[in-house]
Amino acid sequence: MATALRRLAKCSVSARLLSFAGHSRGRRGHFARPCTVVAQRNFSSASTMTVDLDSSTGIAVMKLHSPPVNSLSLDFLTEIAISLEKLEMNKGCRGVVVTSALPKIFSAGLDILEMYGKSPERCGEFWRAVQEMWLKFYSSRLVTVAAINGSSPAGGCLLSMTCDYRIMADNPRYSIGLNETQLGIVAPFWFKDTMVNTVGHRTAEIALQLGLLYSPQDALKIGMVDELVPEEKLVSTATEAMARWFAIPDHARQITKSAMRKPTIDKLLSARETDISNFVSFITKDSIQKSLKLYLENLRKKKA
Ligand SMILES: CCCCC/C=C\CCCC/C=C/C(=O)SCCNC(=O)CCNC(=O)[C@H](O)C(C)(C)COP(=O)(O)OP(=O)(O)OC[C@H]1O[C@@H](n2cnc3c(N)ncnc32)[C@H](O)[C@@H]1OP(=O)(O)O
Repeated sequence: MATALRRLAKCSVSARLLSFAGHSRGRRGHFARPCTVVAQRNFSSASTMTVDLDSSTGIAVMKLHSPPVNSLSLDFLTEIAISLEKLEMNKGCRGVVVTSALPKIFSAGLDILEMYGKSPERCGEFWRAVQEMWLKFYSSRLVTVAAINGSSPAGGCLLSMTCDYRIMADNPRYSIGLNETQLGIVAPFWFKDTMVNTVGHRTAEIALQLGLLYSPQDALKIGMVDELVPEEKLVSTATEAMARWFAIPDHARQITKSAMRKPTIDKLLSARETDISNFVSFITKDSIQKSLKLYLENLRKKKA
């Protein structure tokens, strides 16, 4: 089932950019049920997320639920991308709030186990799914709001930065940022571009080289997030924020979004296969595998 869904995700790439001008057309290995849109509300895919669409407001809430830390595995990424695509295809949906159903963690980023000790073929398949998730979110016709209710390192931060607006829980225990260099790996150019588009070149340069993780207050200062609220108000604030975006005619907002983001998207689309082979040759190097092994061991030690 997961393989079939991945194939479906691949097939839909060409339709993606059409969605810009309003011509929109919608983990782990135990993929229990197919993701079927039933009427206009409360459709869930597998147990790794729920997607609730309120047909009276046009707002869907996508809650990520892949314990223990919402790390983005190949199957989870595929599921997220397909769920977004289903919302894109649903004319009753105008916006999506992305949040976590897990306590204290929005997403731990890419699943490190997908990058450690895997075959080059599998690494390539994984990286294509990372690209696909980014492409779908970054080019979405929908208003996308990240309600960041926990820590959000690396790929988790990337997911939130693909959204139009970010609201984070004001809890100093949470952190957010692209910390790849701390793992001895490198954020690829389109992670870097997304960061630059969000916080500006100079701040991105410092943040990326040092692999900085920011507290919510600091993330607000540099513009990585747009608003901080008490955690219990996160989703309600996100749906309220959506109203400001809905007040703008969809076609005008969508074309503007496309104008802002298309150069960054096109850059990846035109280098997609090279980017996959760069990733595979980089991640399978002995030295990088050693760094990842050490990082995983430290994560586990921290717990013991
Ligand atoms: C030059 C050409 C370049 C081309 C491209 C090349 C390179 C590729 C770039 C790749 C870009 C990578 C992006 C990423 O997203 S890498 C992942 C980065 N993520 C992290 O560093 C987060 C690590 N995790 C944490 O900091 C913490 O776990 C936490 C999220 C803050 C949560 O803390 P806590 O609640 O205390 O939970 P635990 O630390 O105890 O974790 C629970 C179990 O989950 C496992 N875990 C955590 N994060 C991950 C992860 N990202 N992937 C897989 N597994 C993860 C952790 O090991 C624990 O497992 P255990 O129960 O078995 O011990």
